[in-house]
Amino acid sequence: MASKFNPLRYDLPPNTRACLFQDPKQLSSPPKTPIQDPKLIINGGSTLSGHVSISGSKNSALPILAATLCCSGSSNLKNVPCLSDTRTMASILESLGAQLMTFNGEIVVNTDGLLSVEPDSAEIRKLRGGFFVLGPLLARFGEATVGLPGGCDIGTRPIDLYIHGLQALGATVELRDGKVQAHVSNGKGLTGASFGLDCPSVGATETLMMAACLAEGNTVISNAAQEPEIIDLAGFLTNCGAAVEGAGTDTLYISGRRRLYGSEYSIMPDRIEAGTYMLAAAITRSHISMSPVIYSNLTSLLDKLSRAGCKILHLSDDTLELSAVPGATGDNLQGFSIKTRPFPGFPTDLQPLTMALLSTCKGISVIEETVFENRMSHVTELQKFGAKIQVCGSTALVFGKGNASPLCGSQVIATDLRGGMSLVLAGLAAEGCTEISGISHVDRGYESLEMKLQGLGANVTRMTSSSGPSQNFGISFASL
Ligand SMILES: CC(=O)N[C@H]1[C@@H](OP(=O)(O)OP(=O)(O)OC[C@H]2O[C@@H](n3ccc(=O)[nH]c3=O)[C@H](O)[C@@H]2O)O[C@H](CO)[C@@H](O)[C@@H]1O
Ligand SMILES: C=C(OP(=O)(O)O)C(=O)O
Repeated sequence: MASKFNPLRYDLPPNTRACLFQDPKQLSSPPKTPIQDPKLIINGGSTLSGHVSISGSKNSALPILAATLCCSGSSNLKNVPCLSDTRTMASILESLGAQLMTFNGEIVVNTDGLLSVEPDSAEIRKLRGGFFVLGPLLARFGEATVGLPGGCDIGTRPIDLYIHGLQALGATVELRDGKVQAHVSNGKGLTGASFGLDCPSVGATETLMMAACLAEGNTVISNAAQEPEIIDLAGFLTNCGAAVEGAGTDTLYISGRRRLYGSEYSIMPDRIEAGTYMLAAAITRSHISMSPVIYSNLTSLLDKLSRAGCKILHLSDDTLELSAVPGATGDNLQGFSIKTRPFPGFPTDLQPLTMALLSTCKGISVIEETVFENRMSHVTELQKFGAKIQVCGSTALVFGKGNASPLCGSQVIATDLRGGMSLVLAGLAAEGCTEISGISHVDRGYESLEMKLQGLGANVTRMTSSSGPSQNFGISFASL
């Protein structure tokens, strides 16, 4: 299929906004050297200071990009983070025939001239969010064939709830040749229905909400996920003419519309990235500020960090300051226990990073992972820094070392996004040099990672095996 702009055909380093959103004309001369999976080199043990800007939310941007498939006309999305995941999502939309353009730093998506209802399976396998196109494609075009999704290897991550929900809306759904094939055979399209989810899956709620927006009649989804990203997606869909009520509660009421119309929308700030920088400040016993943040999306982490001894100040409506400097907090931070839960509980995506922090705090902490059954693979790597952690099933006991016995730099491997980022945090706190390979996992979810860390004073360098230290692509979204 002829493509106006496919960022994945170019080997630009992952951590540059330019790679997704640059003027297509400027992408006509791709670099010659293939980019190898990069490593991060961290000389740790020093404190951070200053201010960090929080990017748009990955987990909002992905379903909202998928939701543009529900809409006639163009959608103008602002604050989309430049990540390998959003680049992959752009490529998925392009593989269907969508037109993606940027204008003044915004991404404009038009899905009117779609040529296919089967996205590129190789791209779908790279992330979880690509699978979310299933609902919009089926609802708007009456059929869709979507390969099984990838994403972090943190559990079995089935898709049964997506399938049952689409069947409840009247679709025929089959799994054939590793692809989900769905169609509506009544000649009219999906039909609204009332059903409940066995567990409040974020992706299933999003997929079914999008599908129900174009179904005939009313849909009620009970036991829906309540994550802030659901509210953000509902905000975009409502702007496009959808009738969605109850987003952020456990029951969604959707009144189907014949058509939705593309609209302008700004993606909310990434709560997981904000939490990550809070934890980076805490593990290095530093004082930093950040914006924009939405406090109500961060309550469970803020409560724990306050109890640990961090001082947290709300500088303004969207600006937060965190101090874990020993003078301000007493000798050290106190460990605490967490149990991951769906929102508003403690987010599973912050579990690995919190584990890194707890390994430096006083006392014994208990971490219970209840959302995914296999989200502990970072433990063996954290142990290489000298962290004292024992795992039994989905529970980890962290024997905090306290400041007196710091972590030591190490050579480690990232095997998933947040687990990989927990190694970055450990590297920032550890005495000496840390080398983290597999950093492409981390690039899925952190925009301008080393630039943001360098801006806070961290000694972090990106290396590729072919070219040594990589170029610092400091191109900002606004400047494009
Ligand atoms: C792209 C994206 O938004 N990813 C997020 C999304 O993932 P994702 O949407 O995949 O996570 P889910 O909320 O679906 O998963 C939660 C639990 O539900 C189970 N389940 C899910 C679907 C299904 O059909 N059957 C089933 O049993 C899963 O195995 C898991 O145990 O929410 C997770 C939970 O907050 C986050 O960690 C991910 O960062
Ligand atoms: C698990 C995550 O992403 P995904 O669902 O795309 O694997 C994450 O963002 O931490």
